[in-house]
Amino acid sequence: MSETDDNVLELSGLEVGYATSEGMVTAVDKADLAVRRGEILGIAGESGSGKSTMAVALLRLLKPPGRVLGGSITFRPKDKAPVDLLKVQGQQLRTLRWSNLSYLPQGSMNSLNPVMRIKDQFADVIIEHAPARRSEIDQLVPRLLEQVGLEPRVARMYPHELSGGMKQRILMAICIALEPDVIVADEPTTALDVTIQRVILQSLADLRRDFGVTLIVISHDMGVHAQLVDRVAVMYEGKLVEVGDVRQIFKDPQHEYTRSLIDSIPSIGKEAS
Ligand SMILES: Nc1ncnc2c1ncn2[C@@H]1O[C@H](COP(=O)(O)OP(=O)(O)OP(=O)(O)O)[C@@H](O)[C@H]1O
Repeated sequence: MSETDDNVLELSGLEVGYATSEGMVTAVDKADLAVRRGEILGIAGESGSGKSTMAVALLRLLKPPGRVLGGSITFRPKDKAPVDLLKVQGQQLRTLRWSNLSYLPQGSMNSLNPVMRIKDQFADVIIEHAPARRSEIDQLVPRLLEQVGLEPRVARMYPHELSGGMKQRILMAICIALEPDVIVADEPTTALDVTIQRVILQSLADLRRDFGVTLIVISHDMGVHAQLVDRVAVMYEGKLVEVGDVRQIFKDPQHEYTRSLIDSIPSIGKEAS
C-alpha cells in the first residue's frame, strides 16, 4: 500500500469563493490537505476563516452564491474506486454522500423531525439509503443508541422530550447507521454546556475507536481540538496556515495566529501540553 492510499481524502489547491455585489470573495484559498484514514482531524480557526465553506465544498453541498473555483478533492471510499469529489454527479454523488460521507451540520440538533418518534427517524434514513439493512432496524436502533450512550427507551421518544446533548448524540448515531468512511461534524459541541460537551466529545472518540471511521471535526474552540483530535489544521482568512499533530502544535505553534488561538483558552491549552 502506498502512502497516499492511507489518505481517505486529499484536497489539492481547493479554491472556493462567493459571488457578491463587490465581486468574488475568496473563502477558501488554495487549500492543500490530506486526511488520513481513521484519524480525527480538527479544523480550527475563528468565525469567518472558511472552515464551514471548506467542509460543504468537500461534501458537495455548497450552494450559490458559493462556487468552487479550482482544485481537486480525491476521495478513496473503502469499497469503491477513488474519485474526484468535484467531478462526480447524479446518482453516484447521492450514493457517495449518503453511504460514504456523513455530515453533522452546525445546529443539526434542530433538524430532527418534531412529530416523529426517534426510532422512525432512524428507520427513514436506513430504508431510504441502506435498504438492505431494513430487516435489522429493530436490533440496530438500540445498538446504535447504546453506542452513543443512550438507553433503548429513547427510541420511543419524540425530540421535544430530549435535551440538546441527547439530540446531538442521536444525530451521531443516525450518521453511523450507514457506516460511512468519513463523518464531518461542524461545531458539534457549540451551544452545549461544558459537561455535555465532554460527553459528546467522548462519544465521537468512541465512534472512531469502534468503527474506525474518519472524523473531521470543525470547531473555533481549541479546547475541543485539545481534547479530541489527533491532528489539527488551522485556517486563517481562507488559508490553511498550519497542519500537524495536535500536541506538537499546542507545544510549539509555528504560526502567530495559531498561538493567539491557543492563548485565548489558556486553561485548556495547558491541559493538552
Ligand atoms: N453566502 C455567502 N455569501 C457571501 N459570503 C459568504 C457566504 N457564506 C460565507 N461567506 C464568507 O465566506 C467566508 C468564510 O465563511 P465560513 O462560514 O466558511 O467561515 P467559518 O470559519 O466556518 O465561520 P463560522 O464558524 O462562523 O461559520 C467569510 O468571509 C464569510 O463572510
